[in-house]
Amino acid sequence: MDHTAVWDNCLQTIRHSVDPQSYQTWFVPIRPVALNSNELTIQVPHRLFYEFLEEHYIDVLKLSLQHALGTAGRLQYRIKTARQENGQAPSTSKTPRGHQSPPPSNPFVIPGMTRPRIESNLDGKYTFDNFIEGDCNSLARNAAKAVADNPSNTAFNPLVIHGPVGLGKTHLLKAVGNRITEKYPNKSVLYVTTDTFTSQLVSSIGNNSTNDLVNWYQNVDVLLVDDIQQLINRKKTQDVFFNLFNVLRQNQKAIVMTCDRPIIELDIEERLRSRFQWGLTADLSAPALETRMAILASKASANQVDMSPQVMEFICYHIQNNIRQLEGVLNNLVLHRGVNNNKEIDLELARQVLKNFVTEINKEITPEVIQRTVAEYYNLDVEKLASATRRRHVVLARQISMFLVKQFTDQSLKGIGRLFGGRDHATVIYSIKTVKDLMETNDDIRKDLEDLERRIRAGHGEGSTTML
Ligand SMILES: Nc1ncnc2c1ncn2[C@@H]1O[C@H](COP(=O)(O)OP(=O)(O)OP(=O)(O)O)[C@@H](O)[C@H]1O
Repeated sequence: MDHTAVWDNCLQTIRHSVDPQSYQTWFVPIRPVALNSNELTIQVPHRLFYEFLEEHYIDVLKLSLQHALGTAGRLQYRIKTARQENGQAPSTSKTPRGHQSPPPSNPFVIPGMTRPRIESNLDGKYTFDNFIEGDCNSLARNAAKAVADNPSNTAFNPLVIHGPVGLGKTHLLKAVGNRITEKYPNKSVLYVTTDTFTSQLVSSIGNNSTNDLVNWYQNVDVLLVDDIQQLINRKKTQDVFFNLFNVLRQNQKAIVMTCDRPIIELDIEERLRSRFQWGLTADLSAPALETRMAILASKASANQVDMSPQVMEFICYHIQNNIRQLEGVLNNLVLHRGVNNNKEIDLELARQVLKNFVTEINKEITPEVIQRTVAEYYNLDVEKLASATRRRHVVLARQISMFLVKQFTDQSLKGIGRLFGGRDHATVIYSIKTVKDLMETNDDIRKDLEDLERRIRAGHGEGSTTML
């Protein structure tokens, strides 16, 4: 077997062990490059990529290698060099930075001219300190911090942070800028939205000063561009941005951008899209309940608002996908509290405010509520619970869900079987018994069940009680 066949073999194991999105993000970009007896060398796009694999997927990698090469199998990483990223011939030996030929000088900068002062458009509000880290954002946060700590020598250029609405893209982008202005006061940092850039371009075209605009932008050391999805259908903005991007990058100026979708789905000119992929693309996904609670707690404390953990859990249970909404709920609570003579923020008030944010507030504990809570707890798609898969952690989550549905609702055994992909009532009885046995013998499972029961009750707005 050669390196490609071995890696293909590994991928087969990996594909069955991780979810499709993680597979796409973390394993598809890897290239096998060599096989030396039992040692497989794989090439990863960045150092951070390698660190992330080591932190999150080391067990999966080990297992896949064992399947492919036996227990003596070993893995070596190689990190893709900038030359390879630029489509040039790969170099196997590492060239120290100082030995590389200097970047071409900027043809637009006139020697001896003083650099104009650039206002950053930042207000110091968004920082790394007030950005709460969780699994959902740790790659993006760490990459952003790495750029902020060393903007002139970053391996991630550009860094693109993408993700759905209200999950902290702008916060991180501005945190990069704020940290750089604090740490490197001589660097000129500019935060701009793509819309603003387009407006500036349109007016520069109107008064024949597009060159001046582009020249001015070239004085920036760190360019932070928000919402690059707004480049779509703006051909002229794409052209000008393409040139600016190339000059800045050639001159080792850091570029950080945000986007509401993965770059691969960004409908812009191919030459621009491929350049955006030269650096690191890091995504933000919806935070888990614990992270949402930590964010809410931090925002509440910044606003000097007191809230019991029970109220916080109730709010975070209902607001799942958008931190801006979580802030909206908090602001509304503060407002209501003021109107009601500083009344305590209790579940009733939270319920009243939440009605303006979500269409459905749990009034009763339904099987769907239980399935959703268990799926989120074990980080699974809820559909998996009713699927045919026999993967161990899914089977356990399914059995626990069945147990909890029996516990909290008046569903019959047959009804429960139907809710979980048409399983028969003997399977339901077996599942419930398995969970009962595990609760007696396995402390972790017992704790999981206590957590889950508390979450289900909190989502419903009840106080927490301990099971059994
Ligand atoms: N992990 C976090 N820790 C603390 N605050 C957060 C976190 N994630 C998001 N926020 C807060 O949520 C709010 C919305 O974040 P932000 O504006 O950065 O979202 P966005 O992803 O840029 O959204 P949009 O796509 O709408 O522009 C901000 O006030 C931000 O401070």
